[in-house]
Amino acid sequence: MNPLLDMASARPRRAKIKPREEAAHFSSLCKDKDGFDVKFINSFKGRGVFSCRPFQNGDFLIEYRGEVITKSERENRQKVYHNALKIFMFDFRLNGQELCVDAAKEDNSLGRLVNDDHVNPNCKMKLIKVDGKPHLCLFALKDISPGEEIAYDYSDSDWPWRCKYPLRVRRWRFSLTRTHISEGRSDEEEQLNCVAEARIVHLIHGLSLIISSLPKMVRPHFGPPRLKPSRPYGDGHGIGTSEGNYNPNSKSRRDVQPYQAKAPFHWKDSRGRGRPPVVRRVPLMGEQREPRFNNWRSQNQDSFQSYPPKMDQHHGQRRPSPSRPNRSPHAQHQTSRSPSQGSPSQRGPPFHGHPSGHRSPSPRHFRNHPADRRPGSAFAHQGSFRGHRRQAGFQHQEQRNRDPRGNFNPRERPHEHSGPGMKRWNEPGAFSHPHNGEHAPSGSQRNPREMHRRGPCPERWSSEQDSRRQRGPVERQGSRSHSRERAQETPHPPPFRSPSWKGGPSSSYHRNPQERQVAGPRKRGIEDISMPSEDPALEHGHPKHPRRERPQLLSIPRPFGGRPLSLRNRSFLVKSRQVKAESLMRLRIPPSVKPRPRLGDSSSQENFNSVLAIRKKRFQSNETLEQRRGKPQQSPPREDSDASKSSRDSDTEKEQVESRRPLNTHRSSPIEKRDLVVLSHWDSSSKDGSPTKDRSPKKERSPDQDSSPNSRASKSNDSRSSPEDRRRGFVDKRPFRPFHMMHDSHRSGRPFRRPGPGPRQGPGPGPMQRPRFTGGRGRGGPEMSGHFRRPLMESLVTRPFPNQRPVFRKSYSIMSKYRTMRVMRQRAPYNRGPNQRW
Ligand SMILES: C[S@@+](CC[C@H](N)C(=O)[O-])C[C@H]1O[C@@H](n2cnc3c(N)ncnc32)[C@H](O)[C@@H]1O
Repeated sequence: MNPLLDMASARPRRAKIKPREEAAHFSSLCKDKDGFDVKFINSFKGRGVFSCRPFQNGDFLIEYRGEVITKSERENRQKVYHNALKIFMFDFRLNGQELCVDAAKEDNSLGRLVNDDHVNPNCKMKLIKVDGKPHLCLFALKDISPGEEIAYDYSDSDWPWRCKYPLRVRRWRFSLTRTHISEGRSDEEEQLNCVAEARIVHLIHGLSLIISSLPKMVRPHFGPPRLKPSRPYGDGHGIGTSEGNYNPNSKSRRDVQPYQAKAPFHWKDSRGRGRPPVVRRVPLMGEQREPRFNNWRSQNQDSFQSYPPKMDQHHGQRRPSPSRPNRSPHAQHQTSRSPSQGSPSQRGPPFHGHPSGHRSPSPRHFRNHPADRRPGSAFAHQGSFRGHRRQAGFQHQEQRNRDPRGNFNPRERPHEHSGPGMKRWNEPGAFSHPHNGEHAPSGSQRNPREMHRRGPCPERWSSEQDSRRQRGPVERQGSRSHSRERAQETPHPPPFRSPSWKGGPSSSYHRNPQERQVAGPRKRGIEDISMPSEDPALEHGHPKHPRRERPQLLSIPRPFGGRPLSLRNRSFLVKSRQVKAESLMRLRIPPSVKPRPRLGDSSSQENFNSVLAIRKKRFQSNETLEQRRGKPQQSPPREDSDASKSSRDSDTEKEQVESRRPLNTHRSSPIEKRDLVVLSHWDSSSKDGSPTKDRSPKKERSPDQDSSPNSRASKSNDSRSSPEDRRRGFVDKRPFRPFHMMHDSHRSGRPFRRPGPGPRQGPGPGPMQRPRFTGGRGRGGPEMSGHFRRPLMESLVTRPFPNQRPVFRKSYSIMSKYRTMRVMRQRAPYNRGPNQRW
């Protein structure tokens, strides 16, 4: 066999160097093997070593290089070391001697930066001897892919980052202690045991992870995700500072190598060794955020322990889970600063610059506290808590709307003041009580829920209630539909302003409270409706009521209702009546309606006087004619006696006075004699004054007979008048023949039928007679005879009282008509005096 071929063939099949020999080789050179890189993982874990090429199982990877010291020396250094440096002290046993590799010094070696992974490590620390000196080297437990983090198990110690595991899981964990290495156990055996046990631990860890995450899922928040940007290794705030494992001096040594920042940490990446996944919820707006979860900070973590050979059992052991519910904030705060956990300053700046580093009490912590004992009520910055905000008074309105930094909470913006000078409807002083001037319950005393129902406006509601309350019960009963009365009896209604087009008085009429009492108490009385007001201002309408709704009549009697007349129309009416009276006097026709003159009515009195004057003139002219014809002149004094005589002997009278009531009347009030107007009379005189043909022989016309019809009427007046007045009254009471009567008598030439028993001319009425006109037919009245002409009962018009109110008023609407009827029923009869009975 050709040796050259053997050498050539052997050259490409280059013999693999044993891992131990390679480790001894690099250990003797104090040099790290190629194929590794240092990356920054996160602030929690710090830096880490990652592979840049594949490695096989059993290969030598990295030496944990440092100063080998004895146990005594280690104890001495531990006394002076910071906790962040103590972790770099690696204890081992060699030949029964306890030694320690102190790697606290930052020498740019990779071995001191390899992190812990007790669940699924990919390498293992072994002790080799090189030139009789011990060296700690990492060997691959499995094939390592490029980019994979190099991690090994730090031994069975309760490291703070392992606290997430339950105690039983920790007991099952595989521990490949350095003591094992020092005792010279087989690496293969240890690896097998490690793998088997690591799988079990990993499975249990997964289950425990789920169980432990359940209460965290309902935890409000631990704060927002870490937003700290990845910083390069050499920025001075790397792992050493952020994680608090190193003091500045050691960090400065380690930060010589500019490692690239590592990818963001994910809990899966830690393979169960890192921080458990925390279900965080986004903090509510305005809610106080908590500092980041700092679960394994000890009170003295600013001097981090560096690889103690045996960590104190209280380090991380039974460290309470920060996510454990139902713990008081105080207790949680205490536990969050357990000795095994570092101070917040070591793990980076506290979140959002919380000044005290205290974790703000989560709302869930308040659930078991009474409202008055909740700790949140003592701090102003905790006002963002919703529950507390609800209990806060209005004096904290501004504080509630502000977040701890003093900014207004956008959610609270809509509930703030609408603008400068504007107040909220429920704020104190927003509304003043309309009646008594007192303020409604202030906003601080008022439950916001009451205002709205919300209705809302209790002030308005109370105002309405007041107005209703002050109305009397009578008014409530009888004036349901009388809006005008309701308006009048309302204690303080808004002033009525008559529209300009209605011409009503201004609202200043009621400015004086005394003037409001002019109408008196609104106790419904007859004077309120019938009596015209003496106030001329009221003549034009009540200021509170439109004219058409004014309940009172005008001075001009309107017996059957009707629209009140204005002053202008009244003057027209008076003039027209005067003209009419004059025309009637000219025609000897009495006015059909002679209104009763009212006291103080100058126009009516004047009209009446004018009529009397005309009548007197006519009478004098007739008297002159009588004298010319040679008739015996009738003196007025004789008239009275003749009148009384004629009243006793009605058959011989030429003129009759009908004092009966009209049959068709429906008025309930009696009719007095003075209310009757004599319209019927014997046709005693023709146009020329000659007696008629059909008059009876006994009924020769005499001057006495002219005045006899008015005898009854004159009696009433005679008793109250002086003789001179009687004399004038004779003239005044001279009847006038109606126009149609004159015409009728002139046409037919028959005498009037006198009322009373007498022979009937026929079964039916005459051709010119009205059928059945007697007024007393059904009641056994006097039977009409053709000899007498019937009186014109239609002309017998009663003069109504000036204040008389008819049953049916002319109304403008059905409602007003029925309202009037109801008022009439409810009212007592008016004008009832001692002489009136009905
Ligand atoms: C020997 S140092 C490792 C290098 C360290 N990561 C650094 O950046 O300096 C040990 C420290 O690393 C951190 N560490 C190591 N393994 C970890 C892990 N699995 N999870 C979290 N932190 C870990 C701990 O803070 C520990 O104190």
